[in-house]
Amino acid sequence: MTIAVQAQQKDFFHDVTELQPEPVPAPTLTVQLKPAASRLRRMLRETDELIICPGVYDGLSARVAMELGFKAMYMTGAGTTASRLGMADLGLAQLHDMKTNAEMIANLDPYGPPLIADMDTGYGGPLMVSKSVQQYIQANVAGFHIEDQIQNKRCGHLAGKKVVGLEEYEMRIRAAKLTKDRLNSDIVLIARTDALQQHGYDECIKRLKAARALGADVGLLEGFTTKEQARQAVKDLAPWPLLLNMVENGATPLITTKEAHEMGFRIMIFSFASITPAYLGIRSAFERLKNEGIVGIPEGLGPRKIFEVCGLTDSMNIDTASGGDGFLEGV
Ligand SMILES: C[C@](O)(C(=O)O)[C@H](CC(=O)O)C(=O)O
Repeated sequence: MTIAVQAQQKDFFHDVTELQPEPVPAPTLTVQLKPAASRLRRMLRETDELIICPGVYDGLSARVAMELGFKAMYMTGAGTTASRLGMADLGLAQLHDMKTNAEMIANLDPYGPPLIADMDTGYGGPLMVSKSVQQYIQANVAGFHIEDQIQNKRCGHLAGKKVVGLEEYEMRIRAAKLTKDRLNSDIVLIARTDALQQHGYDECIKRLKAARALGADVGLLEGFTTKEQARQAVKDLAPWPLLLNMVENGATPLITTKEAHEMGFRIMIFSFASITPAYLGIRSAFERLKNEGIVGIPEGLGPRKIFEVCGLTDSMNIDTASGGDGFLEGV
């Protein structure tokens, strides 16, 4: 018996039976796979909503975003560097750190909220950018941003940033675009510029227009210093979709999701939405442990609750449905 598999990849049907010399007899099993990248691309193309992405940095923070039903998530490089390396966002995380974290998060539920991930500078010249894009595609990442900071980069909301020249930036964007096209991937290419501090607003618009001309899907002007600038950038680049990075207490004044939507932004990331609350929560628990000899976790919040957030029921169901007897009596 032959089983024909129809896989819906990107927006088309690729019928692999076309490759067979003879018509394939029934039964036909149709597997519809809509990669996260295609779903994110569709949200951008077919709606005018603001795609709100809480910043996540590990499995648990991603699970919380999923528990609350966010439609997309953002993997922060700052948070990944802090949690995986215990270091500051100073260009210390490399492709392996970023890709490994993104792959785990993006596949907690491959059909869950698409993940946009930080790709910093692309981690080197055109070949490294190409390798990075290929690895993000293989990791089921739906979108990524790549920037024009020098390799010894730093967080976009710190002073003293330096950017590469326009030609080198264009080379990064070109390498990314060529790779996604060569791999026939819908991954959303977000061009970021950090040129505001060093060269001013007009240079940022020039760089983003150059990235757009090379086929970048979305623009990100990092570190707006006023709301007027943010509003103006949307107008200057319309109808190209723009992403807004809201780092509370960073360089940009506070902008709510409602305001960002009114301004016309299409994606909004909150890089520190989980790492700072995690720091506060962990610190206060540790302080209590140090001072009072007990952590003081609220009643009812046992290990099971955390495991449930992390897919306990799904795991038990898989085991039972497979004939396993490990969970017949629960846990
Ligand atoms: C968006 C960002 O790349 C991130 O890693 O989340 C950082 C956030 C930050 O460190 O403030 C950035 O803005 O550079």
